[in-house]
Amino acid sequence: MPGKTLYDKLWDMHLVEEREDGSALIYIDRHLLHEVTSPQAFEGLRLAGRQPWRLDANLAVPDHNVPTDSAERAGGVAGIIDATSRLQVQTLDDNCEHFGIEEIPINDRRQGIVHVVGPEMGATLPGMTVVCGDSHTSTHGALGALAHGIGTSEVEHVLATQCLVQQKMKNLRIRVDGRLPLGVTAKDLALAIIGEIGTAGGTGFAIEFAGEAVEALSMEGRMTLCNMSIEAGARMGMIAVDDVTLDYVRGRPMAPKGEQWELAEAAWRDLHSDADAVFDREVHLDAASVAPQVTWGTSPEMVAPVHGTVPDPQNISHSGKREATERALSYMGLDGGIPITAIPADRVFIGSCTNSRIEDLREAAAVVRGRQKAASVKQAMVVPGSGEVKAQAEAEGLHQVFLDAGLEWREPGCSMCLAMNADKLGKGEHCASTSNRNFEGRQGFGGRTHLVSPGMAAAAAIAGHFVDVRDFTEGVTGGRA
Ligand SMILES: CC(C)[C@H](C(=O)O)[C@@H](O)C(=O)O
Ligand code: SF4
Repeated sequence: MPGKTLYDKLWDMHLVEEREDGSALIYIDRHLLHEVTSPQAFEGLRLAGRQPWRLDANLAVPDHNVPTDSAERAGGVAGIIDATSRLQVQTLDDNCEHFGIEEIPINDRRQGIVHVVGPEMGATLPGMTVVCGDSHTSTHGALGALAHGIGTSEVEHVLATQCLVQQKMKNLRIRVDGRLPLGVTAKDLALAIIGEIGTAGGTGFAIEFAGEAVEALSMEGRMTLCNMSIEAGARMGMIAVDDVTLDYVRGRPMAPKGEQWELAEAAWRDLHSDADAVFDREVHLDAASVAPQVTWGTSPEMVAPVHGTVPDPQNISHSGKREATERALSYMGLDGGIPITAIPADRVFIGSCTNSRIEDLREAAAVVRGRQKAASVKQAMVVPGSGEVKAQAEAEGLHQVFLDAGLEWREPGCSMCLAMNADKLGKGEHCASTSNRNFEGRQGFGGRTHLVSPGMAAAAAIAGHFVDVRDFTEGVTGGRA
């Protein structure tokens, strides 16, 4: 018998029953909820007269529909101007109260994006199965957890039974050798990987990210990387537990303490793939060859290094690919062949569950410190991922650095990552965004999203167009390595 992969170990630890048709029942340790995908699940429970099976496995937080403007936010749920958003957030409050589920409500200082809050609170721990009705649940795999998004009917199923019917995935290891160059971050790595394997490259696989460059990432960087597994087609991405993981988890509010910590740590140390584990597919990347990335199209795989050019459809021989490129460029309002640095940034968004943690904000602040937002940039907003991140950033004076440079400092939430709240792009506007999806209309009807790292977004805010963050040498503190 060959050794086990990390995914195999996590799977086996949670396997309740294997069925003849190849599906399996797995036990879920942690269920995170937000206001968008839970209402029908709660309604289903009500109609069936069921109660959640294990209350303390659940933790809820509103994030997608919360306003990030401090004046609007001050009014709490009742103060949310948009009626649909108000109803969604109110419904989560009501459901949590009715069923007795712990919720971090809108004006709790710990409120934030569910994928930032979970790990930060220690609600996500190594070795857990973690699910949430949200595709970016893959983020939590950074802690050595088996974490993936589920649909609303599965949310109801987990609430009712604490189990889930699943099909086991194949194993894909993405190994990144060497170290990322200075100024190149986990976000660039994630985009470069997607550029390499494509948005369907991970379909059917559980990804394990490994190699020297991944080990060198901080926990924040690892979360950024795992966050974007779903954009590579995989429902989950994970990273082995090491000292970085344990140092991050130790002392978190919901993490085990004392003797329980010692026992947990001993068990968690085994959460890595065995040396003789066999992967169904392996991909290797050389970290030194990764440059800061910018997406030019309407899919995360439509990406180029900042010193590259937008592809010219005339040079693409494959007809399907040429048409997709033409369509994307037409939506994006870009001519084929132009340098990436010629693309303007009308707005800048630094936030989302991909890049709104303290390290991301430090990275952006280092670039804008002592500089001014370009006059041509209509708006540049910095949206911390949670109240804890916000408080930490303010304790470090980062908010003042942003404000002095002409950027906005907002309340936590999903914000302009997707157009489900007041923060939206206007038609035709180009946005330097640290989020994870650049689909048509994602940030607002007709909006044009360019995915970048926090440092790159900050640099675009200063320059008014895309530019290599490494040109801002004094500001750049280096990659996550
Ligand atoms: C609203 C939610 C279901 C959705 C997701 O699953 O990812 C959102 O978070 C997103 O990023 O598109
Ligand atoms: S920040 Fe964006 S990607 Fe993350 S959960 Fe919210 S909407 Fe989805």
